[in-house]
Amino acid sequence: MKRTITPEEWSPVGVSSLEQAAEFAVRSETNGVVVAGPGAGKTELLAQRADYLLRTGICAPPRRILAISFKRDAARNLEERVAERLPKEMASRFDSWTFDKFSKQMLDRFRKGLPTCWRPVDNYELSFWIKEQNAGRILENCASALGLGLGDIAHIPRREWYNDVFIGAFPLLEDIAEYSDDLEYRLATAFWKGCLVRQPSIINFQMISRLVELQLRMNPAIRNGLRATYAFVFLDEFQDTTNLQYDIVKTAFHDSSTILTAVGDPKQCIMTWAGALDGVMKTFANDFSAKPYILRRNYRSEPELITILGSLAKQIEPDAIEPAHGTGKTSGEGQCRVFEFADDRAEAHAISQLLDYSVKQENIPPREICILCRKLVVNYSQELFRSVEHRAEGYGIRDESSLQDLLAEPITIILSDAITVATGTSESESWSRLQELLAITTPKGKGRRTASRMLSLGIDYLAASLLVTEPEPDKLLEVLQGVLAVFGVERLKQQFPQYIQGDYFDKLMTQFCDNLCTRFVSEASPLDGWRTALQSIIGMNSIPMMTVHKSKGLEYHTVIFMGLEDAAFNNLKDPVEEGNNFFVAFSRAKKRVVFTFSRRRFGSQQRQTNVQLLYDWLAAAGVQIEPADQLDFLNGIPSIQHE
Ligand SMILES: Nc1ncnc2c1ncn2[C@@H]1O[C@H](COP(=O)(O)OP(=O)(O)OP(=O)(O)O)[C@@H](O)[C@H]1O
Repeated sequence: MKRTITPEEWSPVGVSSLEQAAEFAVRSETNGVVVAGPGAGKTELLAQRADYLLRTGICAPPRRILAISFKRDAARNLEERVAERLPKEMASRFDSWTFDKFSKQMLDRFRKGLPTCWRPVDNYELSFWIKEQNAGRILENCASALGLGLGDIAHIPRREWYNDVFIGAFPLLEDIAEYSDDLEYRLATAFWKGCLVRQPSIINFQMISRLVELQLRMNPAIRNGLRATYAFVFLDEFQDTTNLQYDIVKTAFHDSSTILTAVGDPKQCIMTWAGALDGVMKTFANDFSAKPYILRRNYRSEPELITILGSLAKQIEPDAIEPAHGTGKTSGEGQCRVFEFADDRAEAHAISQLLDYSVKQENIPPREICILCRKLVVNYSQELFRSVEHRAEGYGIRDESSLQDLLAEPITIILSDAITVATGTSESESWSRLQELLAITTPKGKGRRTASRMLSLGIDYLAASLLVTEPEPDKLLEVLQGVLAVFGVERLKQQFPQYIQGDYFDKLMTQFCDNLCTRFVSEASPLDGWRTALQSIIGMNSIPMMTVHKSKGLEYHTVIFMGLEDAAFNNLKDPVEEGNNFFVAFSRAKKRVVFTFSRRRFGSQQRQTNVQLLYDWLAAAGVQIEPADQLDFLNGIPSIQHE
């Protein structure tokens, strides 16, 4: 057992210092709410706080820390930051989950704590059809179940009904029969009942949140168990918390000794001293008497980019808090450029030139570059893919939207590690992850050495089988199941409780095999073919391309934002929402941001009328649009070598 240290002995790990407000938040022993702009080190603050609490023993065994994020990437990122720094026995008391995973796990473990009228059957299915967009169909189905005609429900606004009545505005009553006789509530309860009594029941994550809140409210034993387990709770990206999720947090931890730390960006992304605590962050601060901490440093971006961020913020909100570089540095290598092209072909050609230059001349790893677009990637990628194919050697561009979730799954990581080791590449990291997994899945009483020998045999079996396996999903699945048997599928599921219920685990396995087989290319040997396919899935040499929404929480050396034009931003009637998107895109960059405008795209003329506001903001920050066809494009962009 590692010795704990005193709070006075503790200092930030892996970074030289924290800004004062961050240091206070890290060491605080009361509820807190940290607000900060992009790149301020919010995630880093949580990693430091975990380090502080575990290393000093303020969070003493067997108690744990629960960190809840919105996206799997963010949860994994935080988990990795903690695992890298702390000894294993301390890091293992840090649970970094998404809200969905936390809720689903609670429901699955304590399903019987729900009254029978609200209890889904054991093998319930997750429905992706039950969602706001289908509110009209849902409402019509409910009406027909109650023997009503379309005329009876014509006056009910569909989406409002879904959000305010069916899902949103109220925690569930303990007895489903107690709902008022009001038509909208009758329809909502009819739908709940219909979903729950089906064999199997069908529910979505929003319904799960509601059920978990009820489960916690009705069962003091479950609530107290949760409070006893978790001495500290971290809530990341708290500004995005929905009222459903907030209700769970409140029921679970209000008036308890568990200490909560919420961190977030104010909703509108522009912080003002007066308005930093807004919306759900303000509610949390009031309900939990949480002390506010406001951070104003930016550790991510070069000073030139921070200056532009500050200027953009002031354009939108004159009271905005001006960000400062984390180290006080006032100049660096930051660049922001906006280029106008005649059409998307010229744009694609120029971007492919820049990518080639960045990877080959500036030595920027492909994964340090990101191509963003406001909406559907596929609309922007085709011309670019064609252009890049001609010059890319050793790298490619990859649409991340489809794979991001699959790649964050533990089972994908295990299978990828096994294939990596079996095909003989970058063995050490993958091998040690597999060994660690083996250590936790090996039943007590079975020798470590025997288990390790079994793993080696399993990998040998995999290597031999891959040599003769055709790229057909069923065959690959069989081979991979063979290697998973070393860990024991049931023991793996116990380790990753999201796989216990339903057929989610099997679906992921199939998805992984399908993807790998699609990417298998006949190479010199089948092993090379599988290795290339895996690298293509993991995207080791790929430049990621994604929507701004997906990029939240991520950072890159260079960000290229395609299509700063009306077709992408049709929502500027809501400038706060779109200004927010623009900010997120801009603030992902450490050193370089390039925006593009193409006069023709999707076969039609593109305009800057609705987006003029964004161009005005950039112009006020000193960034002017440049006509790329009149420039020697690449020579106009100063080199930034990757260190
Ligand atoms: N105190 C610090 N000293 C040095 N570097 C830091 C510090 N805090 C954070 N960083 C670095 O700054 C970058 C941004 O940090 P982090 O991702 O935690 O910010 P964030 O506020 O969560 O960002 P965002 O909300 O914009 O995604 C990371 O590369 C991180 O390693």
